[in-house]
Amino acid sequence: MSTENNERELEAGIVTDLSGRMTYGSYLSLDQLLTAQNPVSVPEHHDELLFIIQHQTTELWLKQLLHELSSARELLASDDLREALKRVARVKRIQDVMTQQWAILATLTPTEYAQFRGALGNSSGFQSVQYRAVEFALGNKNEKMLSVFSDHPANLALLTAEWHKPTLYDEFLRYASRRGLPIPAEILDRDVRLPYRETPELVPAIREIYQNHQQHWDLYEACEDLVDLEDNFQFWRFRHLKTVARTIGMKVGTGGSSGVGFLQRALDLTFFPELYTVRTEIGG
Ligand code: HEM
Ligand SMILES: N[C@@H](CC(=O)c1ccccc1NC=O)C(=O)O
Repeated sequence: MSTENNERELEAGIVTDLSGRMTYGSYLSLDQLLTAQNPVSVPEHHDELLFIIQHQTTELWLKQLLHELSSARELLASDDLREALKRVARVKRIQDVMTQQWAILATLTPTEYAQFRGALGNSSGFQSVQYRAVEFALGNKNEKMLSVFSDHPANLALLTAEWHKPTLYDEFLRYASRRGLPIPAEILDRDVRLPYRETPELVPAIREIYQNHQQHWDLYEACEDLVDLEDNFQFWRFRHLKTVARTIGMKVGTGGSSGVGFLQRALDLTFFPELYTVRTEIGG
């Protein structure tokens, strides 16, 4: 039922004198957050704010992903699979939003982007330390990536620390071993600074989980959650690649790469190879 003057009365209990109190803005540090968008195009291009906010919102979600993935690894290390999978469930929802938001940047046409791309210099998402830390946490370790951050000690320290940590898959397979699954020693003792490489000797243990899933239901569920997580990561990479193709075509990237071709090769990478290999064998 609409009101006569189409105005909502403020209830008597609503706090309006907030002097000296924590407010929405102070709790969320909005003064810092909402003044952190600094376009470099001159004159400022209308679409550069979108370009900045698209990246900054992605970086905030990447921060949350790292928070959840770190917790999931610690929970697995302490044999708490259920709570670890709750963290992974949240990671999957965040990934969905990160991938869906590419639709917003798809409103940036190549003509519009070309009008401010030149102002970006050599800056590139390739220099996203949080994205790289998430890739490391999931298993795509690459020592050569550390050099990208040599001019930023805090970022170098963050990524170097992540480089030395067991990945989510390392912690899951160590947990599965403690549950009695035949996880090869070469995996349990691997140098976690190296990219995770497919180990055929692991497939029988994964096949055991899938073929006797009633006996290993929670591990079976965990494997499917990890496959969801990897699929989602690839969906994000693919939407990024399609956005690149529609905005710069086959141009060389500002970060110096060949562009689309370089990004395409990331789609050939896998975090949890044996979870996919086993599918070829299931059902004979
Ligand atoms: C107009 C939109 C975009 C274009 C044209 C674009 C283009 C590129 C290109 C060409 C690369 C390869 C490195 C280089 O030479 O620069 C790259 C890498 C990357 N970009 Fe973007 N990008 C766009 C939007 C975004 C957004 C919104 C994000 C969100 C954070 C992002 C994150 C990344 C990341 C993480 C990499 C490294 C990927 C990898 O190592 O495989 N990009 N981008
Ligand atoms: N590499 C992009 C430039 C770009 O998209 C970008 C520039 C600054 C900050 C983040 C970016 N996003 C991905 O690389 C390009 O070649 O156009």
